[in-house]
Amino acid sequence: MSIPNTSSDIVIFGAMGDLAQRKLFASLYQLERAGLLSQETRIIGVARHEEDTASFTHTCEESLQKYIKADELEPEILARFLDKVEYCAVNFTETESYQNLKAILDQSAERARIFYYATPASIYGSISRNLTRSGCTNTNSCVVLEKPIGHNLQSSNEVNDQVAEYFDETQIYRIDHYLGKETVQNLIALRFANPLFGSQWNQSHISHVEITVAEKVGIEGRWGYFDKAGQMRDMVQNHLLQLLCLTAMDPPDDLSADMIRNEKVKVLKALRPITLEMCNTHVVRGRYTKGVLEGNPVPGYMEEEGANPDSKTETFVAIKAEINNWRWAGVPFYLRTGKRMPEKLSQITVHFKPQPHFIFDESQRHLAQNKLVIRLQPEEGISLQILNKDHGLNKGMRLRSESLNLNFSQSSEQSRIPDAYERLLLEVIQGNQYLFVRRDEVEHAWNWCDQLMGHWANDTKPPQPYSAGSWGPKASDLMLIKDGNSWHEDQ
Ligand SMILES: NC(=O)C1=CN([C@@H]2O[C@H](COP(=O)(O)OP(=O)(O)OC[C@H]3O[C@@H](n4cnc5c(N)ncnc54)[C@H](OP(=O)(O)O)[C@@H]3O)[C@@H](O)[C@H]2O)C=CC1
Ligand SMILES: O=C1O[C@H](COP(=O)(O)O)[C@@H](O)[C@H](O)[C@H]1O
Repeated sequence: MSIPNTSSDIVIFGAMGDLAQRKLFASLYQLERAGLLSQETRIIGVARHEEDTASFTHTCEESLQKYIKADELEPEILARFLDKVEYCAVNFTETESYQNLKAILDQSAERARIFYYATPASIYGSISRNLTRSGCTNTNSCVVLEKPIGHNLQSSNEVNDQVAEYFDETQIYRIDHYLGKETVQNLIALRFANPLFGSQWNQSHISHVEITVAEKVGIEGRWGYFDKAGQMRDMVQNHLLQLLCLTAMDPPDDLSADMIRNEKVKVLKALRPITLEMCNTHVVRGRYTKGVLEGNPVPGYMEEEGANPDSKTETFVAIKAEINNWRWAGVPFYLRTGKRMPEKLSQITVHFKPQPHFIFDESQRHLAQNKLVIRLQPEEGISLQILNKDHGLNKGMRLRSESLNLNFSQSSEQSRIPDAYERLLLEVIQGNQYLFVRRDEVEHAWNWCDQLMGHWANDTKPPQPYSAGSWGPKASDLMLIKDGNSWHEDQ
């Protein structure tokens, strides 16, 4: 990939925060290392603490030492990268406080300006207003918004409206970091570059689809944030629905941002709303209790630091989603995500329908299905389960289920798979919006989730318990068993 010929000023609001220090500076360093930041690029960290560039740069260096692998931290590149970093103290909610930032930006008046809001969404509107009023924006400015935008459709609309007063949709990059994962982008290549899959990707050939995003981590000291969100807002509203869209969407006319986003919106609009009655059959809401993970005892959600005894927040969700369109009529999409599960695993499993007429030994009929497993993380890759003849003179025509495996880190010339934020920052610098979420996508996703969460709000029962270190409540398995299916790792 060539070095972008445009230089930008990348301004990071909330530069001392966790996201900035753990992900954003590390990703920008990797872009520098890959030769993808132009020489003139400046990275301006903005936070409210009075501090000078030297001590801020020192903080960034310490974070890089913590979050970048030692063999990737090359002294010459590090020095070149830190040379690009500056610091400016601003109180985000006061217009007058932006004058120093304006003075820095005015040193390169024509340059593209990227304003990255690594702050709570409640102040996105205020930052947008103050940037504009203080004259910090130019005609080549854009903003990057972190998730979650709002708590529901209404609050998300409020934030989006506030930002839209100052920036139009083509200037707004809404992050869903799952879209930056190489393996998630590979879904587009896999589906639309391979005629083999392109022709089979519909209800005539696919019986059901599973999307699992399992996390080993618990709340990690974030009880205050997480208890207001829950797994539905934290993971389903954004990451899982984006994965569903990329798996289910029709082929876009081309790879432009709007063509892809139009197709994703169609899927979101076609999602069957979850009614109150369907909550018993189509949804499982869980919360982890104490358990054992990798041999170590871990506390339950309600024993975590800061826990509120009245909490009804879920840490696990499984949903049988249905898409009301020609392509997917009658094909369940089982979504599942939870904290404190036995392993970190994100994968999509596509189950193909059996042959219409089975000519082999009846006892082997249960084997006779193809399954495509798309592993998003870890061990990124694809495996296709197929049936072979069991070799040997005494085996007759016995079938044997085997996998064709493609492991991305072994098959690619570059064994290092870039972090999602590296890809996303690069796309912002290059002005490509296809990996970012358009406003109507956010709205349709909230609309579907709000309806379901509305039923939960009126439910006095707590979520169903599951032991930390397990795959969620038993009800999640039963939901599939009733349909004659089971989660991939049970098979
Ligand atoms: N951390 C992560 O892994 C992820 C974070 N996000 C999102 O990214 C955003 C940032 O998250 P995170 O870094 O974890 O949060 P942090 O709380 O760690 O950082 C937020 C930063 O914003 C600053 N800030 C807040 N209000 C003001 C203000 N009025 N004036 C000046 N500075 C202000 C804080 O400054 P101070 O230190 O002075 O309070 C802090 O440095 C959030 O929207 C979050 O939802 C999304 C996905 C993952
Ligand atoms: O957005 C979020 O994602 C992480 C999981 O991301 P991953 O890239 O590690 O799979 C999740 O832990 C966090 O709660 C959520 O806010």
